[in-house]
Amino acid sequence: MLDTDDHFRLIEKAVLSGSDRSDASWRTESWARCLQDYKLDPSRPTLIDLSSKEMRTEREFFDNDIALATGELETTLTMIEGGGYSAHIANRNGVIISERRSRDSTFYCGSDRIGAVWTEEVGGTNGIGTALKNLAPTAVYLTDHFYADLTGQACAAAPFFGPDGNVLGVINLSTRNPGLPQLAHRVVFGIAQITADRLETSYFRNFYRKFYTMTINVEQRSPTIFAIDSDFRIVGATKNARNLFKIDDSAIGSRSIWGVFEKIRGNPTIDYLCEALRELRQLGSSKLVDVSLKRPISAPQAQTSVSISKSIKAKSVRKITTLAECAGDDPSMKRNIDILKRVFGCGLHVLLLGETGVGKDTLTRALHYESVRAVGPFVAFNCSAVPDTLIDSELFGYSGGAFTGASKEGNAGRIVEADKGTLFLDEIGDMPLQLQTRLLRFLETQEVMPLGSGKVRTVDVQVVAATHQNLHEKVAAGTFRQDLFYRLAGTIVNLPALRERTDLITIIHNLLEQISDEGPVAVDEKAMSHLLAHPWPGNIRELRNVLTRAARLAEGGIIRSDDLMLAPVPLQTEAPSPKLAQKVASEASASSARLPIRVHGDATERGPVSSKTAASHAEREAILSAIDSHGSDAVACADALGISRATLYRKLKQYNLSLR
Ligand SMILES: Nc1ncnc2c1ncn2[C@@H]1O[C@H](COP(=O)(O)OP(=O)(O)OP(=O)(O)O)[C@@H](O)[C@H]1O
Repeated sequence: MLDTDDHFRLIEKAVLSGSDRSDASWRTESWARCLQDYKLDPSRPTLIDLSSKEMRTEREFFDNDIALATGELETTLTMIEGGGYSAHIANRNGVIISERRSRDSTFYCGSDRIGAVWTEEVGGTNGIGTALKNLAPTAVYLTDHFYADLTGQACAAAPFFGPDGNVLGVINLSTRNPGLPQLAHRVVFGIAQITADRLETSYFRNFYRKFYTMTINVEQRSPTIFAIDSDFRIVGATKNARNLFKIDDSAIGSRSIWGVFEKIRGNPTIDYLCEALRELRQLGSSKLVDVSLKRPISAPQAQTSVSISKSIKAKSVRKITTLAECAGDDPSMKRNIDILKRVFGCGLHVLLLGETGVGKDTLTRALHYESVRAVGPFVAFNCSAVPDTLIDSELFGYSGGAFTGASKEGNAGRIVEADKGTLFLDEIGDMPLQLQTRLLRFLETQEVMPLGSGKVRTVDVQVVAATHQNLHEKVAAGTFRQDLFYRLAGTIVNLPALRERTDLITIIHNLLEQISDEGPVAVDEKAMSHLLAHPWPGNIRELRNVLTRAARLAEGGIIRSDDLMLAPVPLQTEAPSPKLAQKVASEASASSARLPIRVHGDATERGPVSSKTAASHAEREAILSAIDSHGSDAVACADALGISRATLYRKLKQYNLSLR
C-alpha cells in the first residue's frame, strides 16, 4: 500500500499535468473527477453502507433474477480460485447486492460487502463506480484507486446491460492479495468481462423467453442477440446488436429482421439462415429448439456465425399449421386450397375474404411455408394496426431523415422486406384511400420508391390481402378503389365460417392435438354435442380459446361439458372472445349503476338488454385495464383479452386508444 502523501502527490501530478501512462488516461480523468467534481480527499475515505431496509429497494432492480446472477458468480469464482478473489454484483446505482467469497478469506476486501455503495462519487476511482461512469470494463489495480486506503487492493469490473440496452449492473472481482502479479489480474479482468457477457445473455434470453432469439457470434465478445417474433419482427436487441446493426428504439417491435439484413441479402449465409428458420418452425411438439449455423457470415465488421434458438419448450411456440390442417375435411376448403396452391407464386395476387377468426392469416402462412417462397421472408402488415399517418412510411419505407421524427437509418419498408417472399396485407379494407392509389401502383409495377429516396426499387413479392369487411359495399360507398379491388382480386377466395364447415370434428381433433401439452385430451360425448351445436361467431379463434381453457380444466384428460363454459349467442355483431366478454362483464358490473348492461357468457348477466353504447363502454374499459397491466406489450394485452393482435389493434383504433 502506498504512503498517503506519496499517493496524493501521484494523483495531483497526473491531474495537473494531464500526464499519465498513455493506456491510463481513463485513470487521470477519473482522478480529476474525484478531485474537482466530487471534491474527495484521497486521505479520507467516506464510504457508505446501506441499511437492510434501503437494500430491499436496491434489490428490486433484480427482482427474481438475483438467483440467476449469483449462480454466475459461483461459476466465476471456481475459475479464479487461488487468487483470494471475492465476486460481487452491484446494481446500476453502484450498490453491492450480491456476493460470493472464496473459501479462504485471507485476502477479502472488507469494504466490498453487501450494501456498500461504490459509485465513483462516493468510492473515488474504483472498479464498480468507474465502470458505471464509463459504461466500460475497468480494471483498477492497486494505486489506480483514488483513496490511499484502497491502494492495497485490485478489482476488475465489467458492466452488463439489460434487454432495453441500458446498464443493469456491474460484475466486480476484488482481492487484497499482495503477491498478485498485474498480469494475473489482467486475466481475471478478462474473466469479469466474460461473466458480465454471460449474465447479459442470460437476462436477455430470460426476458424474451417467449420469443426466438438469434445470436450473431461476432468477434467482439459482447453478446449480439436479437429476439424475434414468429413474423420475424425484432422485439428486442442487446446493446451490442443495437450498436452494430444500428437499431434504435423505434425499430424494436416494428422492423423485421429481414430489413436489418437487407444490406447483406444475397449472402449465402442469409439464405442459410432462412433455411434454419424454416427448420425451426417445423420442429415438432415438445423438443427444445436450438439451430446453429456454422458458416461464416460477412456481417458488418466481422466474420461471424449465426445461431438461432428458442429456449422454451416448443409447446409455447406457435406451431405452423399446415395446408392439410387448414383444409381439414371440408370440400369447399379443399377446393379453395387446391386453387390457391396453383396460383400462389405465379404472379397473381390473392384476396382472402372471411369472417374474423376463420384462419385467413393462418392459411397465408401455410401457403408461404409450403411454397418455393418459403426461403424468402413472410411479412405481415396489418393496415388497421398502424395509424393512418404512418402506413405510408411503414409500408413503402423512407430514407434516413426523410421527415421530422424519421430514424437516421431510414426504414426499408415492409414491401422491400418481403422481397422474394410473401406480403400479407391484413385488414386491407382499412387502408386509407390516398394510400390505395400508391398500393395499386406498386401492384401494377412491383416497384417501390421509399419516401425521400428518389430511387425506384423493383421487388418480387407475392401479395395476399385479407379482410372480414364487405369490399363490394366499400367500393359502392366510394371508400375502396374499384381498380384496386380488381387488381387485388387476381384470385378471390371466400373462407367459410366455422358454422358452415362440414368438418368441425376434424378441426376439434386437430386443435386438441396442437394445444394439449400435458398429454392427450379427449372430449366426452355430451361436450362434443355442445361443441357441434354452438354457432361459433368467433370461428376457429373462439373454438381454439374454448378448447385451450377446457383442456386446462379437464380432469383425467377428458373434457366434459362443464369445462367448456360456452358463451350464449352474442349480442354484438362481432363477438368478443370469452375472456374479453368476461372482462367486459366485470367492467360492466362495476359501472352497473350508471350503465345497465347485459353481457353474454357470464353469470353476471343482468338488467335489460344493453344498448350498444354501454357494451362499447365496458369493452373500452376492459381494453384500458389490459393496457394498464401490460403496457405496450400488444401480445400480452391481446392474450389477456383473449383476442388476436389484429382485433386488438382494430379495437384500439375504434376506441381511439393506443398502447403505452
Ligand atoms: N386450420 C386451423 N387449424 C388450427 N388452428 C387454426 C386454423 N385456422 C386458424 N386457426 C387458429 O385460429 C386463430 C385465428 O386464426 P387467424 O388469425 O388465421 O384468423 P383470421 O381470419 O386471420 O382472423 P382476423 O380476421 O381476426 O385477423 C389462430 O389462433 C389460429 O392459430
